[in-house]
Amino acid sequence: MTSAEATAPAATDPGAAARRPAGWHERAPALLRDGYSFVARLRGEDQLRLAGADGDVLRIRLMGRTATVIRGEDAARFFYTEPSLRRGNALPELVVGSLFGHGAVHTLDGPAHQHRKTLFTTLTGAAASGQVCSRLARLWDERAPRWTGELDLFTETSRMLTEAGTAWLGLELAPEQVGRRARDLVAMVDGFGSVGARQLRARTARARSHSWVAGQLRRRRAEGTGGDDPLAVVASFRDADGELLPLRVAAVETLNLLRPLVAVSWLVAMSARALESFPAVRRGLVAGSVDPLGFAQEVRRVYPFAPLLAARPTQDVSWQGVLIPAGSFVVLDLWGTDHDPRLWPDPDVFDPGRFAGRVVSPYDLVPQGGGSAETGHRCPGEDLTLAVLMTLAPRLAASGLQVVSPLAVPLTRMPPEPSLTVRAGGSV
Ligand code: HEM
Repeated sequence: MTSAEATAPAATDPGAAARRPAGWHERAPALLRDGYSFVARLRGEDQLRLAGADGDVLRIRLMGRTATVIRGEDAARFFYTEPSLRRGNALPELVVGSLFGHGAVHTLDGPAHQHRKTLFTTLTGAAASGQVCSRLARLWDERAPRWTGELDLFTETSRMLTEAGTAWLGLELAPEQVGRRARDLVAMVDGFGSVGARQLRARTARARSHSWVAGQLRRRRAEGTGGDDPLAVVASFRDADGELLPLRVAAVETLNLLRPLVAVSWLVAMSARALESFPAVRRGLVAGSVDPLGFAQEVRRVYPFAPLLAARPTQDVSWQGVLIPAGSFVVLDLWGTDHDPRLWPDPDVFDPGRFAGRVVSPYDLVPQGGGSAETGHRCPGEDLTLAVLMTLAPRLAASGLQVVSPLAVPLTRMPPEPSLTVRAGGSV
């Protein structure tokens, strides 16, 4: 028996069920059912708490293994600095097959990850934010004034981000194709927390998007990879072994630039909800007394999107005196850390002002991961995400759009329902 199974009873032992610690059963179905409420509900089960007065360290069984669920700033520091933690074998196929794609940077470790990551950190700098946001602003300023009656803000935003994103990357996209490409990019994200129809839709959407992008990469390579746009950079990128990325992986990574950019539509829809729920914040954004950066940070912190991250240690490690066996899961509760009352007083209150004068640490605000984007797995698209939100927040605030859909976001759907009906023509 490996130490990873040390706390789990042997499956063939008929007396095992009786000796199982209370609460020791597979929790993956509960994760899919409870979504963002999953860890908070576990915290309510006293027998799962191993350390920390607030249930910061929980021990459960997940995907057939022992899993230690941790939250908070120190937990995030541990997750991103403990050298024996690996990602490659910790990601469920449900997420890799729909969201990231096989061979993606998310699934790499060590020098291979470090090298591949440079592709993303070099492509997502200030120039990318400038290019994407100036096109996005132009599209919004052309279209939003013409909106009448009810419309789906999420769908409109996902189309604009698809147009701005493909133009930035150098992907060709005919205007009549924008809607269907945007739908597929959204579907790939919408399936990650489902084992049913949404997961199937995500995989079909991935297959279609993959062939579209792979076709363009193939042409670029055949033409000699001229140009310096991101598509040319991905087409000619050589992995740590000095070889060109296999076409399949180049397509996966191109989609890992475009898909998450389009996913920012979820946060734009959340921004609209926040503005509708807090009219004083809306007025402040219009008047210039609410800082768009504080608003964008608070949207990322308060509203649910990425729930958890998982890694597996190659050797026994310990956290807050708790042994974490080699090969087991360490699960960082992103949602819980962003709502940890020790870091964020009144965590459920939407207050952009809480960021005024606050220096955000690499481990306290983690909606897109923690640590360093250059040397670790932290999201390389944070600045781009913030830039998009800061471009659209003042425009949304000034638009007079009224949210017709319910303002509350059910925490059980992962990710949240994408559509958001708004009515045009209101006054601020
Ligand atoms: C809605 C906005 C976004 C959210 C909530 C988000 C969230 C995340 C999270 C939680 C991670 C995992 C971090 C980790 O494993 O430690 C991640 C990784 C990643 N994100 Fe984002 N992201 C967003 C936008 C973007 C954008 C705009 C891009 C690029 C254009 C991007 C590209 C990536 C890539 C390539 C990774 C893998 C990094 C690695 O494994 O080293 N993301 N993101």
